[in-house]
Amino acid sequence: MKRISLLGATGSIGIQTLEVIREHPEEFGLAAITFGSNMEAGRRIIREFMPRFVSVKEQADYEKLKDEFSGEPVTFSWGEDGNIEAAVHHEADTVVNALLGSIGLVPTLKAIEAKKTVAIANKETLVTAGHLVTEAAKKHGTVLLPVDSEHSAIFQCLQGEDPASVSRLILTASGGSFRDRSRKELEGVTVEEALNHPNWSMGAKITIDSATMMNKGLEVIEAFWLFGIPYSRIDVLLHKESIIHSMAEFEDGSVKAQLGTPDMKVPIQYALTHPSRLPLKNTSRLNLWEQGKLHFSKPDFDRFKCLHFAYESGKMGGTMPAVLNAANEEAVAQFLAGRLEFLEIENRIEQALEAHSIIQNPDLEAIQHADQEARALVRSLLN
Ligand SMILES: NC(=O)C1=CN([C@@H]2O[C@H](COP(=O)(O)OP(=O)(O)OC[C@H]3O[C@@H](n4cnc5c(N)ncnc54)[C@H](OP(=O)(O)O)[C@@H]3O)[C@@H](O)[C@H]2O)C=CC1
Ligand SMILES: CC(=O)[C@@H](O)[C@H](O)COP(=O)(O)O
Ligand SMILES: [Mn+2]
Repeated sequence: MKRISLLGATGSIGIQTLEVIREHPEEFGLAAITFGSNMEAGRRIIREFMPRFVSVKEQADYEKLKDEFSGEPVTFSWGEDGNIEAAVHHEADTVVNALLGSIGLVPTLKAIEAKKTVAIANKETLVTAGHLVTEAAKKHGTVLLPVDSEHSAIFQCLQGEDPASVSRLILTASGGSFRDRSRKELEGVTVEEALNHPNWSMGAKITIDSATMMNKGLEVIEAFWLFGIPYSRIDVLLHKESIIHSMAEFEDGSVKAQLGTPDMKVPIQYALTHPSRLPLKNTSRLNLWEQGKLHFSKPDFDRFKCLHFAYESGKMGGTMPAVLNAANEEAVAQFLAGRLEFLEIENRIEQALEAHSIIQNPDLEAIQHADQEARALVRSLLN
């Protein structure tokens, strides 16, 4: 049985990971969880799975849970340290990182050092410090498995292939909630409209990232680190049905694609069962007769400026992707709080990138400093 530590258990990926665990009780057990402030969902998970370790964001919530579950065989913790404790928990062999944002970086590094297999949904970690994460995984012989649907698709396409024979990666993109609108029509769009993703039901932040196409930009950088392919050979293809989850082209011209209906339980489960597969109930099956047509087009980098910023930041390397990510996290949080216009998100990111003096080959401290500085700048612009 695989014993799982699930960071971010109450979120979109967290909940779907629990569905996978629930479906295969003989294969998977839940050793530890962390979550932020959704206490109702957290309590339900504790009652159902009784994990040995639970950590929450705030100390006050930790005190409450400790009292409520006294007498149960559960240890509680809180804050950043709690995420780290869960990541290295001795009863877990696999860590699913479903945290949101660059707060996932240090727990990921600690899990790798503790030689846990890491199933990573938390793309901001790879964008912020892909070099530290991949170097650590190499050094400690730790397996890093993609959960993000595009990266899982490519990973599945690469099974049994020589990595040196890959000539191109093609990441598909839905185009998000505003894909049919011109830039002019983006003026004054509401949070509610932006949260209306055409194909996927996801957490709020990634849904906004999808609407700006920063999600795809982050995924380009994520692919660079996971698969070691240069940016000049990572393409983005608009595909509004989200049925082809991504593709890999090989040196002989063959292209392999992974397809399926949009359901994150599939890549989550694959990360937990790789290299095998298990049945998965309650997923709708792809019916291409009914589907009839699939659509493809080229993204316009002037329309989707965030995608352009991501490619440029990725190519510059060093601390630039950390700044891109942190400025984006901050600006999206402001948009979600109703404090920033949708089109201002990309302006804030551009300002943060322009203000930053890049540091090459940064250590963790330099990364964290760049992250904090970018956040502070975006906050100050609001004032
Ligand atoms: N959702 C999806 O379909 C996909 C998501 N991803 C990536 O997966 C990651 C998670 O996304 P998603 O599930 O949508 O996000 P959500 O916002 O739905 O979930 C985030 C999770 O992190 C928890 N959390 C937030 N802050 C803390 C903290 N300080 N300590 C502990 N837990 C914390 C939240 O807790 P709480 O809610 O209790 O506050 C919640 O459980 C992101 O990096 C995203 O880009 C990738 C592909 C698809
Ligand atoms: C499910 C998943 O992996 C998301 O990252 C998804 O890809 C978002 O859709 P977009 O293609 O609109 O960014
Ligand atoms: Mn994705």
